[in-house]
Amino acid sequence: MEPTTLTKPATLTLSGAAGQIGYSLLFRVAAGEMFGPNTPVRLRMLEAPQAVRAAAGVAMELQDAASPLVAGIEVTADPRVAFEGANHAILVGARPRTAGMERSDLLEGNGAIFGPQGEALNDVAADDIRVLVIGNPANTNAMIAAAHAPDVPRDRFTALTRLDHNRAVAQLAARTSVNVREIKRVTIWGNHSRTQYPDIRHATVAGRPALEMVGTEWAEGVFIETVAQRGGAIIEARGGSSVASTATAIIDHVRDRRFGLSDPEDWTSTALISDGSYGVPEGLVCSYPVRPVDGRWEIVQGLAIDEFSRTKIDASVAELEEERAAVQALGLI
Ligand SMILES: NC(=O)c1ccc[n+]([C@@H]2O[C@H](COP(=O)([O-])OP(=O)(O)OC[C@H]3O[C@@H](n4cnc5c(N)ncnc54)[C@H](O)[C@@H]3O)[C@@H](O)[C@H]2O)c1
Ligand SMILES: O=C(O)C[C@H](O)C(=O)O
Repeated sequence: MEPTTLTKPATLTLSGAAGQIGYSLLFRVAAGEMFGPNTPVRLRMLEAPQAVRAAAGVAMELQDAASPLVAGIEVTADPRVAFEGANHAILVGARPRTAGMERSDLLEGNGAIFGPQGEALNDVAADDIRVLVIGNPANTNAMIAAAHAPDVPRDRFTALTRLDHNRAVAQLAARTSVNVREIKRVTIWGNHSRTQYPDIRHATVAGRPALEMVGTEWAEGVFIETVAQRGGAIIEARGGSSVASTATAIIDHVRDRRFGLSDPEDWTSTALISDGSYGVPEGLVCSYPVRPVDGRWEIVQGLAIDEFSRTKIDASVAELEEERAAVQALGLI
């Protein structure tokens, strides 16, 4: 066998590294699932001060996994240390919503996390930094981080809607009794929230138009509700939010951006900073149909948007605008 040639190590900073998603994600990154078998990774584990000890415990376990691809593990509560020279920032740690909490308190709590993290990214991350926000409200947290990182190109900021995308693909595959690989061109539009619009108007199932196969009643009713409320259904069923499927979606997002889609005619979904495409106001972090092009996400242009889709997209965008107005009013952006 040819000896393996390793590439330059990637530096990945994960915030919320002692949390549940972190625990599920880190070992898969260490095993090469995100960057492939030839790219070593330096893991920077960023945590809140009170969870640094727990993160150090996870770091001990990572060491014990003895992965040949791990080129270093560091634990810190200081974003400036964590993001120094980082190529990838995966921002999971966020202020959770607790019972009786006002929306402004939630946004303020998240502003206190994502504002300083954005500043640190701006000042110390590598020139090719890519930021993926998972911590909720993910779209608006990404907007806050981006607002505090004016020197980082706008297209480097994304918020995860790949989990919603994967959920939509799986629901359509189950409904039509095909393998998920037969499902193409599903889109998640808007916010990673219950207002999102999972859209199969352009989707195909084994090459046939999906809408013809499943009918508009299901596509506009049960399908949208099931996908948009899946996060809540999982919280109810397992007593905690999605963890392993979120880690899978994070890996899918980063891997596809780096290595391309398995079918280049297909697309996927991610939330990114709107350039005004499809009538979404500029600057909102909105989920779109996207393809990876030269290591960046490009919005798929030119799709016909019918009246039903327009109404659904506009409703989710209205929620994003409300969130933007709220963080503006709080002086967070
Ligand atoms: N976008 C999505 O598709 C999606 C899916 C699932 C979960 N989520 C969100 O992901 C977030 C985390 O989920 P989890 O299950 O891992 O939660 P968790 O509570 O198990 O872990 C969160 C971790 O973040 C840490 N943290 C808090 N403030 C921090 C800060 N300032 N810097 C660094 N770390 C900090 C906490 O100490 C904790 O260890 C939640 O906001 C959840 O709603 C998003
Ligand atoms: O953490 C949540 O509130 C739900 C999560 O965003 C999900 O989509 O599963």
